[in-house]
Amino acid sequence: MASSSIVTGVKRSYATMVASWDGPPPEIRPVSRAWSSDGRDSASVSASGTTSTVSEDPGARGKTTRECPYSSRSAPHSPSQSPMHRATSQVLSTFDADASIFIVGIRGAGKSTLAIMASTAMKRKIVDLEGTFFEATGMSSPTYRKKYGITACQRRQASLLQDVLGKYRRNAIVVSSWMERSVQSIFEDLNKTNPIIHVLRDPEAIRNHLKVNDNDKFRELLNASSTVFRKCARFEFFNVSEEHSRPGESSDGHRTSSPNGSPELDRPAAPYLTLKRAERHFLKFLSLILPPGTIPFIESAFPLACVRAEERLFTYAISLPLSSLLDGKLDIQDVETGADAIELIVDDLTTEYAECLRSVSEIPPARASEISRVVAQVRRDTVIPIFLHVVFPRAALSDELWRSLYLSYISHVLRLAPEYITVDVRLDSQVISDIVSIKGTCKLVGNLQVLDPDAPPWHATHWRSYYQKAQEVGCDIVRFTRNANTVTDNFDLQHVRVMADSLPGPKLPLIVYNTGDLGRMSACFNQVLTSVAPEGMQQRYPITTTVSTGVYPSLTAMQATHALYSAFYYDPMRLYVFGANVSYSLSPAMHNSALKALGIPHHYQPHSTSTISSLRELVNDPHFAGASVGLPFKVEIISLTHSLSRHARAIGAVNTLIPVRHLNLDGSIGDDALLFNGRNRAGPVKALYGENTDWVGIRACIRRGLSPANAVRSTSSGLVIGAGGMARAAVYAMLQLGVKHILIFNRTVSNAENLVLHFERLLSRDDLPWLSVGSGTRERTRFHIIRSRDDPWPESYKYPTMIVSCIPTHSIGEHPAPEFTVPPKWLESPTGGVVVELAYKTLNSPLLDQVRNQAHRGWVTMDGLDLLPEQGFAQFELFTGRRAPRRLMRREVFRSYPDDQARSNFAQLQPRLDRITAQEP
Ligand SMILES: O=C1C[C@@](O)(C(=O)O)C[C@@H](O)[C@@H]1O
Repeated sequence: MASSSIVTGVKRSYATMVASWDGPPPEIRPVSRAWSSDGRDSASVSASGTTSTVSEDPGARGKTTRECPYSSRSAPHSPSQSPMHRATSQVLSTFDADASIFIVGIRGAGKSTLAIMASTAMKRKIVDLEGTFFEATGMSSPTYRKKYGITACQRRQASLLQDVLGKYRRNAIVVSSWMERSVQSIFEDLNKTNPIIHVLRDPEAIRNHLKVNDNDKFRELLNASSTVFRKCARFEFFNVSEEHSRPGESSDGHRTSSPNGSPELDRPAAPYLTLKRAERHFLKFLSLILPPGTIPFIESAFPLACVRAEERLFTYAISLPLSSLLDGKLDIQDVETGADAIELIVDDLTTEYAECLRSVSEIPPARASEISRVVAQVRRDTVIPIFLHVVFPRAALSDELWRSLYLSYISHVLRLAPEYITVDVRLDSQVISDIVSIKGTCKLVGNLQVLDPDAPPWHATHWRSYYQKAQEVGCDIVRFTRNANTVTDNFDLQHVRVMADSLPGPKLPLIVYNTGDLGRMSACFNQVLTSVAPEGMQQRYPITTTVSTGVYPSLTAMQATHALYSAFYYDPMRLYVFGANVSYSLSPAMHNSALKALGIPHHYQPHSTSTISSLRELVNDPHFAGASVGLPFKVEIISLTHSLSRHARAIGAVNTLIPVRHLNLDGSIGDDALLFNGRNRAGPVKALYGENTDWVGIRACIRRGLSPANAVRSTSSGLVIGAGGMARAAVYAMLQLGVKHILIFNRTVSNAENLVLHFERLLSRDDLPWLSVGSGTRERTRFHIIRSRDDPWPESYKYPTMIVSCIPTHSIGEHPAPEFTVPPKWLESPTGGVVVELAYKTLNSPLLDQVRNQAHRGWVTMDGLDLLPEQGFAQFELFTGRRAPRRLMRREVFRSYPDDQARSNFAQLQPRLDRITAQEP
């Protein structure tokens, strides 16, 4: 690799650098003046929690142009190690799966609630340090401090913490609000082996908890505590406060029943749902910092999510400047259509905000907290990966202080466990390697964005050198962008692709395109994680840096997708819902609206038929892109498939057919990535692949309706009504939730027996460990068939907290609607539960009516309008290789649902839609 041509402290103008584009890449080393020589932050905290603040080195940056709200609380400039060096000297890149998790932070941040969530999910003991202190001394630590003095109190705390560490370094969740120095140094050491998470919360919630009235004092306290806890903790989790509901409103401020609300369409909001969102957010965070598989239930069931965005073709990152999200008003689910990642552009160092930073050398604590909040709000609302891009300030090419500020931002955002993060490849190799060593599962994108009109041409060897450098230092992905000066720049970048292909060493996914309006052509054909503007929302970008400067994208995902079809890269295709009577199906409306929103010109239509043989004529069409399979063909259709997913095989039923156009050399069907990357192109179909997404939808509905009181335990029971293909999917969904006691009720008992036999056989095999969550535990899965409604409830089973009814609710041909309700004793669970009825032709079925009347006892209903989109998301992703626009598909199902007079009921259904805030992982 080329050696450094810029040494620390030597100023070199950008113009002189670009004049030598064909030389070796300049390397830039950081010099941090943020920490003192002992590696400590010099903002110190007194026992009362106030900071002794620091002064700025006025000579370092010249004049301060305006007052910055943060400057008086920043750290002084004192030459020392780089932030990265300091961070890496503390930690390992991974932890043992059983390492105890330490949750630290100011009182009132919600640590104990988060600890309960983690302990329930991970089956771990909670150890509260303050509780331990009380047990040992008979008083709280503040009382002890008053009585025996600060030093004695600190000594006692440190020795208690050492005792706790002696016992609970593994398999526990430890909670602490202690900020004292003696404790800090123990935590700093602990960072090497255990995840320590600093929990923050919005200031108002903390102020209410602490009851502090003095504004300045409170701000000082917050900044001081963040500074201390950031020193102790490697990670940071912002615990987003959920808004409190007023009577008549759901947690998100919507009315809980519509003006003319009919109970069967609307349903009251369950108060615990907001807590569940917080729980999912925290568990998701934990899953990103712990070894894979440590958090049960968080692994995605969506086939697309199993293939990372950089391994698929034509993936997009919706770019949002952090500044546009600070007000917390943007609903991410409104802008995520077409996105495979959310790129948060931290542009502090390049906008007018940078003025504020002239007087500091590291990220101001309050700004760091704001960034943590924004990232948390995005993560709470979407499951799409977060891609954090700190814009590299041009000044950092020649100014050490800007570099250390940039690195301080990088160091902070790494704490938030983003899925992707960029780092400028012009930095010193050692610095980038240091980042690599602490990034954990985060993918590091070696970034080089050149906006200057004199940027090196794509054939310059410069790009090659930086690509090689990214390979050598351990980046996972490379991103090169430069403004287009002419249209031909769009073609010239092929040089970079050819160069990257020809080099030895790891083949890094390459993001390369021209920016600015003239560069849109190459952006359309960039294959991986192209940055795109949110649809109709370019006005969110700061006006001063207009669209064509290239900092922000000037292309939307929909425009890029249109381009692929207009240029004949992809072909318009045909999709179907295939069943005995699918004329009433809402799937066409749901899928077509999603296709349109993404700019995909495919068409999805119903195909009612009495026999599966008519499928052949659909498959013989070179434009066949797949089919949803409805009743009654879900089992029979397997005979026409060539390969099944592991889920479809275990369930023994298929509801999704995918054409395979490319086989492996040995005639077998390729892996997921190959399947996805073969979408959207016409041609002869060589094989059919069968998947089952019904179970994904059923699992989502159960999870959504299940209160924390009914969280699945080893004694929880689930009841399935029916024994057909859908009932099998329901049993499978329960197994995937960890339910160990499953009861079946079906009119024809022999069919129930066959179903049980099928699953018992599968569970007895030891080569299918994924079949049941927690299958490694001693608890064996038990099945029970209820032969008659009049039978007493079996003694060794608890009353069910989840019931899934898979029988039709309307007449089919000669057969009248079954008018099914459950015997009241089946609803005896003291904590209520959730009933999912899969049909959606009628929403006022006798069973749903019966259960709605039990709402006061904790019973929640879910119906086919909940299920259809949940099973459709995975289907859409399999058909198109693109992420399903979830909210839009749900809305279309509600919008298209006809009432008895075939009119839309959307106004009445809207509140139900608004209340669905969480996304399945
Ligand atoms: O069972 C159903 C319903 C459905 O067939 C429909 O008619 O919309 C679509 C299928 O994907 C799903 O499994």
